[in-house]
Amino acid sequence: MAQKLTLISHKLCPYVQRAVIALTEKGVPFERIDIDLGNKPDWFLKISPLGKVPVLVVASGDGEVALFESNVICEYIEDTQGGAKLHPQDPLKRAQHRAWMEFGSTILSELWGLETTGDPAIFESKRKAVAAKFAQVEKTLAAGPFFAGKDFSLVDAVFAPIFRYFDVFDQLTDLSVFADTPKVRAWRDALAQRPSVRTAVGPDYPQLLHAFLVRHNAHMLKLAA
Ligand SMILES: N[C@@H](CCC(=O)N[C@@H](CS)C(=O)NCC(=O)O)C(=O)O
Repeated sequence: MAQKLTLISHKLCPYVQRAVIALTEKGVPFERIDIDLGNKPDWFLKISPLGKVPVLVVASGDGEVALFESNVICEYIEDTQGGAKLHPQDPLKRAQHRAWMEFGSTILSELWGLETTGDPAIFESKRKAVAAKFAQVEKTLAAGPFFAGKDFSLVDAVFAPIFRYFDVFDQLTDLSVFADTPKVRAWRDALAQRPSVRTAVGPDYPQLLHAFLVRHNAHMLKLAA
């Protein structure tokens, strides 16, 4: 049955971007609607249990279903859409990939407190926590260019926006979270070239992220607004 997919989005959200990458990798048509997270519309609050993006609205002859949680959305896209396979066939490898997708989200959760703190001690402890997580990733990486070798997967879709975020943030602060992880840096650089990643993150991302951080009083920024 024909389906229409609508992704409720915010331009800067790395969780949204992973879903955009999965859809783009598979060549799936979808509509992307950006909302203002500072002034969430009522229709959005009705369909998003946590009031968070992304939400994927799946419309078919049976009506509309709103899916939330970015990794669940990515899995649904993989399960239902054609195009490139974004998970390994082998169940054990697939389970490992899912674990690393979750790990990606734990890296993002370190952003709480890091983005806006004016306290150098908090900044440093969060910075160290992020660097330690990338050091864990470093240990799992093999030949590249992608997480599992030559095939792009959902782990790549999850990490590409994370790298982009920390890379831009790194240019604005003294973050240095990739200093001791050469394999992670090579992976990050390969992902940055990927057309789906460029589409999902957008060329104006550094400016938008900078403006966002300034608006949210990110005290540790090196550059003025
Ligand atoms: N676990 C969620 C996290 C999504 C999330 O934190 N989204 C942020 C934007 S990047 C959001 O919508 N924040 C709005 C709010 O919390 O009010 C997922 O993976 O989808």
